[in-house]
Amino acid sequence: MTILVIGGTGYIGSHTIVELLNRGEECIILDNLSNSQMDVIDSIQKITSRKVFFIEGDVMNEACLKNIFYEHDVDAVIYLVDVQSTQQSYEANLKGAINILRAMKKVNVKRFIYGSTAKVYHNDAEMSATEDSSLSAINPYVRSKLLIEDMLRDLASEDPSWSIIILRYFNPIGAHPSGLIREVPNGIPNKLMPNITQVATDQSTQLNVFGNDYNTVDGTGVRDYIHVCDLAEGHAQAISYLIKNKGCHEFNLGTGKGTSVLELVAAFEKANGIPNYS
Ligand SMILES: O=c1ccn([C@@H]2O[C@H](COP(=O)(O)OP(=O)(O)O[C@H]3O[C@H](CO)[C@@H](O)[C@H](O)[C@H]3O)[C@@H](O)[C@H]2O)c(=O)[nH]1
Repeated sequence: MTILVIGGTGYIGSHTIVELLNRGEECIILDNLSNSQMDVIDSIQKITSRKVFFIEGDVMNEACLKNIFYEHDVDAVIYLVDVQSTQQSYEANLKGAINILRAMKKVNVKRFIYGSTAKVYHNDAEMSATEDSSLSAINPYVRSKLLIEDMLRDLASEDPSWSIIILRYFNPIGAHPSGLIREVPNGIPNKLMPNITQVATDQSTQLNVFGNDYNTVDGTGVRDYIHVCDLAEGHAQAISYLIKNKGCHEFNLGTGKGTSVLELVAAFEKANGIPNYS
């Protein structure tokens, strides 16, 4: 299959492309490099010994999309563009999703995988959420994701020829074993794992632990961390599922196991042979 991965040079995208290429799929990446670097392409090709087509461009660029669909026989689209800044999420996320779906309709490509988030579950219930748990938005970013999910469900029920999968990510961490691709946040990281690695590599002097009185094993926040390579495998399996199933389907990508901030720090120290911080 030929799969267009929009947002493919990012953290989740790059690991997903490696998995897809290793399985023999053809991949085209469209990315505007707003939160990733072009050298990811070389690394992907080194890891897989396969060629990947890269187009630097924005999903809002009609001509660019038209060109891709004209030049390549695209079988499915994986959409990973994700603007998390709350202020801009509505406009960027919704416009981007609408634009790619419109472009796909025009060329009759109707297989779509959407990278959503487990944050769409009620905050307190996130850790035990199943795909049928109730949904709600804690902030405009999550609301933008939920609105796109709703749009996809509507699309599939209006036109049964669509095959759509919504993947709800828990917290991806880790890197490809080659070390050639990994999470490289632009600017100062806000997520826990990049902050830990910055302290470990002396790029930052201390790790701030946010909160110590949550109702958890040690009072610090608990999340379901999933290895990014497992998450990537989830996308490849979603592609297989898309071929056999029409309609819109949601899947959680997590492990079902919670880890607190302090437990994650301790696991990092143990894995890297770092003496205990305390
Ligand atoms: O320097 C840090 C960073 C995080 N945390 C804690 O670590 C846990 C995990 O935080 P984080 O890695 O930011 O994940 P989430 O809070 O689950 O946030 C996820 O979901 C957010 C909303 O979708 C996105 O904005 C983030 O990028 C994404 O990681 C939480 O308890 C945080 O309070 C710290 O203690 N110190």
